[in-house]
Amino acid sequence: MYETLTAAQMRAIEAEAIEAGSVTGLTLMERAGQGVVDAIRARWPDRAAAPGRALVLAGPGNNGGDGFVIARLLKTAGWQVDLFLFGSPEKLPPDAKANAQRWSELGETHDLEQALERGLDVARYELAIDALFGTGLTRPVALPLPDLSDGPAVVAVDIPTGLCADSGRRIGQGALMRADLTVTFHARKLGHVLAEGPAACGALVVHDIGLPSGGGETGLVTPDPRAFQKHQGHKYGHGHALVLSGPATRTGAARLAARAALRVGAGLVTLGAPRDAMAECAAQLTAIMLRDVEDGAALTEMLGDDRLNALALGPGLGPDRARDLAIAALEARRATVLDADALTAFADDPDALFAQLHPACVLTPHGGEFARLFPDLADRLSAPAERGPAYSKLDATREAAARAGCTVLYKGMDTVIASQTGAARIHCAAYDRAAPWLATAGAGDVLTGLIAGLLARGLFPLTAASQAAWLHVEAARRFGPGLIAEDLPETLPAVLRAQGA
Ligand SMILES: NC(=O)C1=CN([C@@H]2O[C@H](COP(=O)(O)OP(=O)(O)OC[C@H]3O[C@@H](n4cnc5c(N)ncnc54)[C@H](O)[C@@H]3O)[C@@H](O)[C@H]2O)[C@@H](O)CC1
Ligand SMILES: Nc1ncnc2c1ncn2[C@@H]1O[C@H](COP(=O)(O)OP(=O)(O)O)[C@@H](O)[C@H]1O
Ligand SMILES: [K+]
Repeated sequence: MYETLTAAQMRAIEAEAIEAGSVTGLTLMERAGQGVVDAIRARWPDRAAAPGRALVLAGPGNNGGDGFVIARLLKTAGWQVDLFLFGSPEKLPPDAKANAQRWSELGETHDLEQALERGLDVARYELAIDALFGTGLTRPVALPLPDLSDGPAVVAVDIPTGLCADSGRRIGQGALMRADLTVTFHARKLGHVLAEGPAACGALVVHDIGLPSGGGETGLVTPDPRAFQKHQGHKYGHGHALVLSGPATRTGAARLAARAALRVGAGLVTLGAPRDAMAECAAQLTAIMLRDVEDGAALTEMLGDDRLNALALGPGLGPDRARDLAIAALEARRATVLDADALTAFADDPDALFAQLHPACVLTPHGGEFARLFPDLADRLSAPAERGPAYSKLDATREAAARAGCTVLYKGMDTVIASQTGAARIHCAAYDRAAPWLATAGAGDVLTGLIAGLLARGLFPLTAASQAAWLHVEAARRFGPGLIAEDLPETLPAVLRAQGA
């Protein structure tokens, strides 16, 4: 698992290393600048082989200091470099000032605000370096920055200026520099993987500047093959998942979930459908078993069989039946995934749901469902972020999980999974994990089934939800363009095989 860091954690790691005497701030700045120049060369070898004109925008802090290093290294490599500083050279912090002095032996330092007033002609540059603000950004960027979208290749140093490093949200209505390439140092920051981060960063390179690892708290989900490898044993040794279906003509969502649960290795999967849907389901199912489950009372009776060890309900149920079934399911204290209508059914009284939830539950809301159950948290998340560090999707999911008393998986390109104890993971479907084809009807139902299947197999809720999120995106990526929800369970065998399951 890769760790992601907050800005404060990154500062603490740096300060500790400097205090311990293992490295100086100046050395770290040099390594950072060198890393950016190396990444530019790797990404655009043709431009690097025939250097043209580069624009360096440097800010008043250490991000600007990196900019002065980059300006020097680019100039030495043959680029014609124009450097514009926001703020005064005298006020730069010590390491940045030292690098400004080294740069002054090679080129001029122009005033950025004056240049913007006069009009900065960005069309003359092949390359632009955004070294205005990094992890120190706390306020909106009050600068009329030029639009670089049609001009030079834009490289953000550490994080695009204007983006909050702890939330991936734009600070206020200030400028946001969109980059083609972002080079960050030591580890990803939360802002690279949440909210607007991935879209603003372009491609992301993490450059090692020789700091010791550790100190992070929120991991990015990586596959753990031990979680899905199947050991010898009887089918009941791998659990029995029950997925509840909606009425006739609304059974597809539950069938998708059930198939995913079976494919991910649950020993048995049963679909519980109301009487009017039995014929429709029977015509569509083979390995998945079918039982008549009309209402909550019928479910309670069925759950007398304690071999049924994981439940999934919500997709396609309709709110009234979902509420009735959810109450019965939660009383049975099984591992339970609640999704879709089983969440919406409690929109008028979320506390009634929270009172019944227990630590073996997983809620899987998308943005709309999250806002119905946690309206105050959703409001905080959608209100403009005036200051950094801004309230993040990670903060909101953690609060939601604590309130619900169970694991919450808040869906999206930036899926956040948190448990009631505060443990959290992020699955970012961007960069080398991009899966835009997953935004397709029924994909969420498949995720519900994957989680239920892994719960049936005995995984803890946080692990089941995290690994399911990874498998879901991996299946989408492996299938590729044209993906529809039905393809996800069918692609799972290849994904599992590739993981040595
Ligand atoms: N932490 C580390 O280990 C390293 C940090 N380095 C660089 O240092 C950067 C962090 O440097 P700083 O902490 O100096 O922060 P920044 O350079 O991001 O910001 C400088 C200062 O500007 C002020 N400020 C914040 N928002 C503003 C706004 N909207 N308008 C005007 N002023 C504003 C703040 O006082 C802030 O400290 C990193 O992003 C990275 O680029 C690198 O040199 C390598 C090592
Ligand atoms: N752009 C995207 N990249 C990666 N995953 C996505 C993207 N958009 C949606 N998803 C994922 O697809 C699933 C959609 O679920 P949901 O919104 O419940 O839709 P449905 O109810 O139609 O199945 C979620 O797991 C979500 O995280
Ligand atoms: K920057």
